[in-house]
Amino acid sequence: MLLHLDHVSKIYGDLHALDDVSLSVPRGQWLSIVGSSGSGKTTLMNIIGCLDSPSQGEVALQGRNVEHLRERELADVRKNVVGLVFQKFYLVQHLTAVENVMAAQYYHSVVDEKQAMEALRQVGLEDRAHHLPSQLSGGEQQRVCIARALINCPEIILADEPTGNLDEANEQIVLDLFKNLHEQGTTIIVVTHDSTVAGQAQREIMLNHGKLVGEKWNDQEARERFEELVQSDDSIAPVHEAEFADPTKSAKDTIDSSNFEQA
Ligand SMILES: Nc1ncnc2c1ncn2[C@@H]1O[C@H](COP(=O)(O)OP(=O)(O)OP(=O)(O)O)[C@@H](O)[C@H]1O
Repeated sequence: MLLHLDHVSKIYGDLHALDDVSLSVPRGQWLSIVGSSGSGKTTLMNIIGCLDSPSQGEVALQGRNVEHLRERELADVRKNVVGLVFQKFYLVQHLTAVENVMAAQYYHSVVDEKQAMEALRQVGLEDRAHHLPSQLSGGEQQRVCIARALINCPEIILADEPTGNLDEANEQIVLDLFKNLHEQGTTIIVVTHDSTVAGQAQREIMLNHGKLVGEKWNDQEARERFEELVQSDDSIAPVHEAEFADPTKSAKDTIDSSNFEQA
């Protein structure tokens, strides 16, 4: 398993932002996380990306318990294992596209313009490399962010509402990029309120009040492979047996327990 969460909770005072979540994600899986506003999606993303730590439970990445990593090893995981993509692009406005990608490299202590240009080529933006963010469309800015996330060839792309600010055409471009990355073996974890985006994943999980309340597989072969893994290793969190029928486009406002059916 690339990622394993074992009974993870994140507690703020009386509030369980995450409540006893167990989840295993094999290398190369494309997973969507859906749920209403405040259900704990970003909290879960931050814990998976080692930007936050759980109050209870354990997180293992690449088989290593994150809690036992030293600060330097943890920084290394953040740098090399995970690439982050956000709804708000967080581009530096006075730097060009290629400089924004290189700024991410600087954080990784390597600055190589050729590599940055290659990442921009991968997202189809080499001809916009010397434009400022203000000279790029929203879709192009998000593609710069994906190039920035790709710069260290991460094992996991973690994306929080990556298409939230995009029109349908640009949403499709971003989804096609994720599809290519997935075909190359990258693990993709996407938080989204959009059923079209969620439905591209092999597997969707739903959070409600911090609990994992539903699971849906769009790729039955992937589900079978996963279930074989579960049978061979009882430490793997099995498929959650509550399936949800229809995560709606406006799930933010409408998802509640009535969206669920027992499988
Ligand atoms: N630092 C914090 N201190 C206290 N409560 C917090 C903190 N961070 C998050 N929460 C609470 O935890 C719950 C889950 O928040 P989270 O941001 O994970 O939800 P979300 O599903 O990502 O929501 P949205 O879809 O609106 O972005 C919310 O009730 C939120 O108010």
